[in-house]
Amino acid sequence: MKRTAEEKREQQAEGSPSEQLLFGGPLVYSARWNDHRYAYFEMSLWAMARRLPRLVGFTVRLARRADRRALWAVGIGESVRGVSQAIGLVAVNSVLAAVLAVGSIGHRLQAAVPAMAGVAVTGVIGALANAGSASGTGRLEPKVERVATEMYLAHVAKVELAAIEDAEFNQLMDSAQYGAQSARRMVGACSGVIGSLVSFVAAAGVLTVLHPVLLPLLVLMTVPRSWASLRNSRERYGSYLRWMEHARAGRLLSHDLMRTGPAPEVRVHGVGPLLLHHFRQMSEASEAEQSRLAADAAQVRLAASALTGVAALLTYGALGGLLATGLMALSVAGTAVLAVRTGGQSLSTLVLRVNDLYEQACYVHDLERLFADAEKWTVPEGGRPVPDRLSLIRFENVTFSYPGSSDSSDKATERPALDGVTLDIPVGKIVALVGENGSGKTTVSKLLAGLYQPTGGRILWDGVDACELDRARLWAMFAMVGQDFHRWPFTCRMNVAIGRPERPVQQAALEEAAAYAGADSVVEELPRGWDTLLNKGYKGGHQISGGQWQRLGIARARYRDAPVLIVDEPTSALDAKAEAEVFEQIRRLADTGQTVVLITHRLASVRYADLIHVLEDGRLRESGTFAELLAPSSAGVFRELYEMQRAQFENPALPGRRKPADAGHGS
Ligand SMILES: Nc1ncnc2c1ncn2[C@@H]1O[C@H](COP(=O)(O)OP(=O)(O)OP(=O)(O)O)[C@@H](O)[C@H]1O
Repeated sequence: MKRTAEEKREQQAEGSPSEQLLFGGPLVYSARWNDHRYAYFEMSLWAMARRLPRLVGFTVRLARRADRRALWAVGIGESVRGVSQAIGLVAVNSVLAAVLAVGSIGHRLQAAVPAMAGVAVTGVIGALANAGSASGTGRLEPKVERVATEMYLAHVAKVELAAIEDAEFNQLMDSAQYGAQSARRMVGACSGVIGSLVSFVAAAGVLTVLHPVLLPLLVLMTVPRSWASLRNSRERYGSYLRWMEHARAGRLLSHDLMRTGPAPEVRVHGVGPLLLHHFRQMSEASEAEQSRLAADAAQVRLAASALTGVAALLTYGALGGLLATGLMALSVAGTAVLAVRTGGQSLSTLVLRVNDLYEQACYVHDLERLFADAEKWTVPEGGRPVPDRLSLIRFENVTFSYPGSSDSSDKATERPALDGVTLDIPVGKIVALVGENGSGKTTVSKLLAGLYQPTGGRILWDGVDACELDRARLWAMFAMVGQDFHRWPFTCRMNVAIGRPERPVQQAALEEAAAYAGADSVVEELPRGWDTLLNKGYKGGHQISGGQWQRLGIARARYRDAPVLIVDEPTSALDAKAEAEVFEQIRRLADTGQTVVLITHRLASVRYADLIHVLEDGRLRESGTFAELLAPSSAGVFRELYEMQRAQFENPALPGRRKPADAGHGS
């Protein structure tokens, strides 16, 4: 079977050494090429021509939403411009007929005056219409881009967390980003299409009246160029799709060189030259693709120019023939030449504009696809209310695998993150989740908070399956301080107040939350107090330590003041004194009736928990109070882990000389 050019190219793309080393393989689309090949072949000229009206409709709807009056201005302006051009052409014909008629020059000029006035008036009207359309387009374009971007962001903000972690959805988000800019460009392209279409129809009408053979010849002249530019656009878009992942990775390298986070390591470990080297290597790979595209496009354009030359020869030959045989008068031939030129120009502009539309429509299509896919991933609205006077949340035989985990090639090592977990979270109590790294503690907390849905089993809220509950109301029940809670690049005040984004900032509540988390001293030390910008890269931006951030994170969760507080390693970056204070505060929360789900590796800190669940490899190993799990009769995991931690404090290494083996290669 004959291989397509795409398949050959795919096989050639083994990936640069940089891709192999940094990303584990080629980033040019290959693994998922089959999905995209369909999309690519769908882009045949015919398929695209069929899709074009829908995409134009999509852009017009965006434009109507953005600025209805400007849209009308563009539509009317372009139509008037085209019509005035047509009338102008007819008037030119009349001028030529009058001037080339028999009679004295004075008489002939006099007879041509009304037509000349017509040419002038249509010229002025055309210019005014053009100005109106240009100003409308100028107003419309940024608004369309803003509306499209807003819709894009609104759709993305509504999807499940699983979608944000899904590789396919991520690629779609990436490519659809350009859709908003393309929708903006489509406005200009659409107005250009209307204008050139109207003026082409006008010129074509005049030509058909002059002689029916001229119109097909004019069309013939523009066919090769149309084909060439549409084909080149299609190639460009195909290449863009294939290289998107590669370009994204290249941007990642350059961003890591600029961001403040990796900056110390970039310098001390000398990572800069390494990143630069790989950035160059990856850029060279994409430059090679750009050169291939350019060479290919040049060849196609050359062939198109040759064919256009042949068609022009045919057109003017036919015109000469008509003149020579006396089938066409000289004045008519003059208008015909003008009409061929005007019509040819309009048709070329039309083709260019349609081509623009076509190319931009490819990206707008991605935006449309994102809207459709986002709808499928959207967090459902509505559902049952959270039960009043809740007393128990129960995980019943819950199994969970992270989305995309089943793509793993190593099926043998694949295991669900949670496997048949049954545990209780009594409301108003402190429940601790403990276990080794990767045992599933954070996963339990994320399922509890409704960020993911179980793959098997149920989470029951006083007997009601959580998947039937209204997710917005369920989320309102939680405050979370995750291990990787977000450090918002805003002021200190906003970093805490963002815990309750729906209500106006309440300073007294902020102060209380800060005092609770021990963050009041952090705020006091900041140069502008609550108003200090916590974003080092900006003017007045300030950097605080990891432990200080952690206190702000806890303050944020406190400020949220929700019935269930989930704290995942809340004290990992805190000093010993602050750690003791935070655990004491958490303990006191239980007295106020708040439910606390505490995830920690500091086993001594869970002594005040009402219930401790011990997880291992995604399974629940044991549950009980601190005393129960440490009872001499218990030979469980908790007791074992606790003994190990205790031993570290009871048998600390004595200060003194290190053993020779530890002392390195020194003298
Ligand atoms: N977003 C994710 N996508 C895919 N797999 C994940 C994701 N988050 C965690 N996992 C996997 O799920 C398993 C359980 O992870 P989890 O974060 O729940 O463990 P943990 O007990 O909280 O660990 P730690 O003590 O290190 O925080 C691990 O094998 C981990 O690799």
